[in-house]
Amino acid sequence: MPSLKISDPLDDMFGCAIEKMKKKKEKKTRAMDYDPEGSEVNSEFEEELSHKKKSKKKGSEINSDSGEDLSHKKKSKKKRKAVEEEDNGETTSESDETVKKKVGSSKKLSKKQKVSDEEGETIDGELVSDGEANPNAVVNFNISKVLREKLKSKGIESLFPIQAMTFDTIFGGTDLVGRARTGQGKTLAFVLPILESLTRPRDGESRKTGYGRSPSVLVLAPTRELAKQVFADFEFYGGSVGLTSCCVYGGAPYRPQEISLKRGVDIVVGTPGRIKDHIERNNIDLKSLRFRVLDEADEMLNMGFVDDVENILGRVEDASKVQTLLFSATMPDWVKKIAARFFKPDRKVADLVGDDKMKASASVRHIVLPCFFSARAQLIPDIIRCYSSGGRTIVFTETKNSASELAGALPGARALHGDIQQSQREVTLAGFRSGKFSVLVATDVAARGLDINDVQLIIQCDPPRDVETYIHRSGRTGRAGNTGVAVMLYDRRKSYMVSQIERSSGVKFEHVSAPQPADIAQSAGSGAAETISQVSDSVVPVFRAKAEELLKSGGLPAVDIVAKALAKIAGYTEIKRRSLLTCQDNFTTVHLQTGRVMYTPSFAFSVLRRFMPEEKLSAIKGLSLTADGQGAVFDVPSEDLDMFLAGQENADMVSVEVLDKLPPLQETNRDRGGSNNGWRGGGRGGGFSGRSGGGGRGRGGFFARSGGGGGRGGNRSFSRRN
Ligand SMILES: Nc1ncnc2c1ncn2[C@@H]1O[C@H](COP(=O)(O)OP(=O)(O)OP(=O)(O)O)[C@@H](O)[C@H]1O
Repeated sequence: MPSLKISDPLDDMFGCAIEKMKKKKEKKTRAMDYDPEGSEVNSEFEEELSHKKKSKKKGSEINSDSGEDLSHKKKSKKKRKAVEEEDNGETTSESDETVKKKVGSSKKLSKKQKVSDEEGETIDGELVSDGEANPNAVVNFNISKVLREKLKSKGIESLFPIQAMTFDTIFGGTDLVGRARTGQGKTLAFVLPILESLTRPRDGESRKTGYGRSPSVLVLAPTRELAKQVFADFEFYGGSVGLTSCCVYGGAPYRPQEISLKRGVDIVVGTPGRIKDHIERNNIDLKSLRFRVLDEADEMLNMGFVDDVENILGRVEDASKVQTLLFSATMPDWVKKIAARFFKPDRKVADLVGDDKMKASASVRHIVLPCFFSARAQLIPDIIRCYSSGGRTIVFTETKNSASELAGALPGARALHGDIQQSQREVTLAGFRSGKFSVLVATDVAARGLDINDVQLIIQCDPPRDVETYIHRSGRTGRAGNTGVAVMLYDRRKSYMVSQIERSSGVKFEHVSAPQPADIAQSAGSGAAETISQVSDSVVPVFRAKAEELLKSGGLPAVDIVAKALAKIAGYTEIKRRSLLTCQDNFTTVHLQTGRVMYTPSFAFSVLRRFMPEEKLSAIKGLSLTADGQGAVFDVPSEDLDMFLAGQENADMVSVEVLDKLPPLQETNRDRGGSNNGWRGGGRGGGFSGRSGGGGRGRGGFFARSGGGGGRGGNRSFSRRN
């Protein structure tokens, strides 16, 4: 049996079996006992995780054959044996019986393996030596040859940990809550055992294949895009074993969905609102249901689907006949409540995140960058140049308006959000998947579950409303063992949100300043030089005379003229300076110090007033105190820079320096966020930017926000997306 780590029932979350789990841990029985309240994560499990982290660091695929070193394989094999032995010994509680069921299937498997060891026999014609070397190899699971072939065609020969952990439990008929970080294969974790179960009917039942049959599986997903993606997996793998699937979601006509449902399907995947409609219209009959799956359940509740989800779950007449599964990368507390209500008492929890500090994807580089709203459209193309490694980028905005406007401002980008017609949403996503364009600007419709090849970079235009959203958005990259980069932009007034996300997600943010146009131009220069080397010698005679003329008349050394030519080829006719603090072009970030502690921004302004005229102070942007309390940093228009530098000469004990790197800055907090607006010049009426005028800055267009406040209420506008 593969290295399975299954927890006690979810009840244990509420404390009743913690003692038992501790004993189990001492005995080194199962490799994981989940205690969401915070206490127990099996050490073997930690060991394995840390091994995986290490191998991931080395750039290897999670659990892939190539990624696992021999010693780990041996260790896992040993672990497997230990787990089997322990499992065989357990017979007491109800939950243990469930485990035995699971073990039963594995025992058969290990017998087969033994046969193959001794006699060199094969399972379904395949040598199982692979399976022996790698406990998570597909051949080690109760997966039919047809499905194994299908997996192989996608390059999958080994199950990911969440899949290996849960396969036998789901196949054995137990309800399960599964949690693993983004991109770790949760979809196949339920698709494979469900398909295997359906193709092997229960005792006394025959497999239904007739016209008009009612579905055996119902999968609920929060967004249309995710529903389609899950459906695609069921269709691809299920189709190969004669199972039909259908996908139903809002925004698409009812009739074709109705026709498919009436014709009879085995699996229905969809968004809650539309599924409920079909149930109410008698297009979906739940009498033959064997599985109900909640994918990204917490998001369904976030999006206001609580009533629909509960209504659908509550419609199953005999819940004892239905297996319920729930998968997500994040599990807020109330998911437990759902589980307590709708899952059977012997349910299991398989948690690959558990008490680990790091809840977000560990294969993603998490970066934060301070930036004024108004600078974002200029900055994002440079971030893409610097961090996308030539792959795809998803930019997340908070509102549909911002998504549309930013997509319009970024060359070659397209928007995806809930106000776009469903047919267009599908065309856009298909175009992005196929590489027709490489920048998608989206609201959170694209945050959950979407699995798109070669997304190298995620940009979040603002810190999201909650940590779960951060985890899911950033998890659109760094999937299936690949690496990626997630850059989150934030206004300095929201630096408290960055810290909150950092604390709750366990991410250690890398703080960077905006890429400087000069740096980007420099790398573009290499490309331009490369382009020149590719030009045929045949052009030289044609252009030589003009070149000689230029060298003679230009008044510049030859090397400078070539530099200008390279700049032009790279698309540059001038290089602007971009400030580090607000990321605005033609602003420069400076550091003010007086040799004394600087307690308030007002104090900084009063110092500046000693040597600068008032009208120059009103052009200052983003003044922030440094974390050491010894100074302030702010942006000045580059044209005023000399005046600031010269002015300091006349002011006693004052220094103003140009920065090329931001020092650590004091964090703003929610309460102070409001008073930041009064940071200017002693008075409380000025803007954060140093402008005069009332409190918050009015933002129009791309920068306008709907919903206000950033609270959940503010997000209701895009809550019902299906
Ligand atoms: N065993 C495997 N071997 C190799 N690739 C796999 C395996 N299982 C799944 N994958 C691939 O990994 C990618 C991520 O899988 P999936 O979308 O199911 O992740 P997820 O855990 O559901 O992520 P999210 O939390 O973001 O929804 C997919 O491209 C999938 O095909």
